[in-house]
Amino acid sequence: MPQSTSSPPPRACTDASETPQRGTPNMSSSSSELASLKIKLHKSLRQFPDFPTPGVLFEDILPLFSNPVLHQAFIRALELLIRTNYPEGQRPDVVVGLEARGFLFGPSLALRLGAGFVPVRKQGKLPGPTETASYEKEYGADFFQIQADAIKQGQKVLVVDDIVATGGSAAAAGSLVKKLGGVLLGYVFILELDFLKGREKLDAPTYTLLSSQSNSLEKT
Ligand SMILES: O=P(O)(O)OC[C@H]1O[C@H](OP(=O)(O)OP(=O)(O)O)[C@H](O)[C@@H]1O
Ligand SMILES: Nc1ncnc2[nH]cnc12
Ligand SMILES: [Mg+2]
Repeated sequence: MPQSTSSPPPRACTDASETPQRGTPNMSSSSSELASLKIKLHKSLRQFPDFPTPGVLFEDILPLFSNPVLHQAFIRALELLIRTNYPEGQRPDVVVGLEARGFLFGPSLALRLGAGFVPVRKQGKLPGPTETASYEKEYGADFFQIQADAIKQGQKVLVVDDIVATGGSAAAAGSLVKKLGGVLLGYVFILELDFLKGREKLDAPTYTLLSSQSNSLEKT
């Protein structure tokens, strides 16, 4: 059988992490890919009234992980969100994820971005020297810790978590990053509870992947 001498057809650049051979990345194809991923992802979310306490409308993001196709789409959407908002050279060296739900996707996202992953954990879970910050959230108060050597002076850091409600948890994590000498690039969340105005507590650019509650349970 004679071998074909013609070169293979050019491969479509379907991954924003691939650098096109000429010119700049195709931003409009990234944004249309992101828009269609968001629609698919949003449909999978669920809400539970009065959990964990009366008056709270609980946003359940766990279905994003129960199906591998959806999970893949979710991580891809986060990657696109970050690549479109942070140009090359200004991308994170470290992704910081918040215990517990920020651990579900922080490490996968860090790998996609070629960044390290560092956990912020609830008090008493991390060995060795730690820094601590107290915080209040939508339904309680707690302490967060980070290992004192987890971030090097000047490293660029992105804080990720599932939800920003009052912003207490994320603001505490941001303060820990800065205490260690990290440069806080911003915050990325899946959902934001607009009516709690959490982003006002955050002193770095804040991005949310999907739209969510703009009213409390009592008002809906
Ligand atoms: O903006 P805030 O008012 O601080 O609330 C948001 C935080 O609350 C939840 O964490 P929680 O510690 O309740 O649960 P988890 O351990 O399941 O992440 C959520 O995962 C966010 O981390
Ligand atoms: N309404 C909510 N749903 C899920 N997680 C939350 N964390 C804080 N508020 C929340
Ligand atoms: Mg949490």
